[in-house]
Amino acid sequence: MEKKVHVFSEIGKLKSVLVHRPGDEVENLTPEYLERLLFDDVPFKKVAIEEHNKFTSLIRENGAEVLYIEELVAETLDQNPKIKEAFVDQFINEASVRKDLVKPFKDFLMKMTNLDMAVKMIAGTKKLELGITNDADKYPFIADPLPNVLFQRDPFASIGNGVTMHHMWSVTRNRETIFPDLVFKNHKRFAGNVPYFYERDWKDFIEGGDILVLNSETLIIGVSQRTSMAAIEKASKQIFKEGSYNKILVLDLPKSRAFMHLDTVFTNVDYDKFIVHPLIFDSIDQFKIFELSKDGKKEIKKPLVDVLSEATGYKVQLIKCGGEDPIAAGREQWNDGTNVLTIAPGVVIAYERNWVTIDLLEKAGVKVIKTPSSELSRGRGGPRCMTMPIIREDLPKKSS
Ligand SMILES: NC(=O)NCCC[C@H](N)C(=O)O
Repeated sequence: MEKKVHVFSEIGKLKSVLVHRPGDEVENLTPEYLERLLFDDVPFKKVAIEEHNKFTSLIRENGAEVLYIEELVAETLDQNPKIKEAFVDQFINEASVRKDLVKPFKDFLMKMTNLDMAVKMIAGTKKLELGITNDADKYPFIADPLPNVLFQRDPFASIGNGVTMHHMWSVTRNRETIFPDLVFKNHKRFAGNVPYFYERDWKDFIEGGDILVLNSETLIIGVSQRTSMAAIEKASKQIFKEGSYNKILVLDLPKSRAFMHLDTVFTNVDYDKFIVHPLIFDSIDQFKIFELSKDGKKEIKKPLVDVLSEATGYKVQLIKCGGEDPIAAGREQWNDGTNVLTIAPGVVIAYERNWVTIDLLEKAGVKVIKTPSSELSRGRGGPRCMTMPIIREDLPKKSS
């Protein structure tokens, strides 16, 4: 299998995955900035790093390569020293750095090694770090931290052998896509070999947590707080033209923070098994399902389970996050109970705190590898959100 992008399912054995280990950005947070920076609490960095290291060691032990976005950015700039200055200018411009601080900030970044610079761009830079102590404007940052780089699922999505590079919903998160865009266009491992099905400067918003690669023919995409129908329709034209895909199932979700992306309520964990929030299970009438194909868009008026059975060729079982207890369902969904990372058919990594859902998954025959999450869960994202698969093994063709 080639070493570029190769993802033709949500469940095929994971061979390579992109992550970011939390760093100083999670200490560059105070309560007043949380809402704007889309983080729900201030994690304890030391423990967040320990938890993340445990998570990535579980992925490695199960046979996958773990790539770090900050290292790929540094390698890209090492390989292409001539593009460093333009990249720094673009970063500064997109960080809306105050005019009089552009020059000292650029000098500060350009002096660093490429790895230190990538790490710093994510961490955010305080005025204090450039020796500015008595500025009339009391805002403490020259460039804001990017704490959600932890969630590599969202800035782009691997689809088949290509990617959608996203225009993200929020101003703060939209800055993140500068990193994977640099890497896919310039890193030796990818450059020239990864078709784009969406570009970061297209205007409609779309995020990777809403995109699920069901198999080599069908994608499932959520219309959510973060992903618009217009963006899906635009991406679909490219995907149908250049990818192997002929169908996109669109789930029109309620638009709220608790259900910000499809993967906060719905994930595929085995050939015939999906974990879902009871909202999807019980309130089938509250959201619509559409099918996009080369022939256009049509609404499908069937229960989700039937739509999934048809698309997978299996009699699908929906496993409820939190089971029948609405309190457990609400609590565990908030802590990413449905947001598990499937690393092989019927094998997932889950936050160990979601014990009710884990028990139900195990009873359904799914192997659950548990990972600690006291601090990692404070940004409202789980194992799926923290990872973007780059390579998965293909699934065997289903003999019907
Ligand atoms: N796919 C996901 O659900 N990602 C989690 C993103 C959490 C992040 N704090 C955000 O609000 O964007």
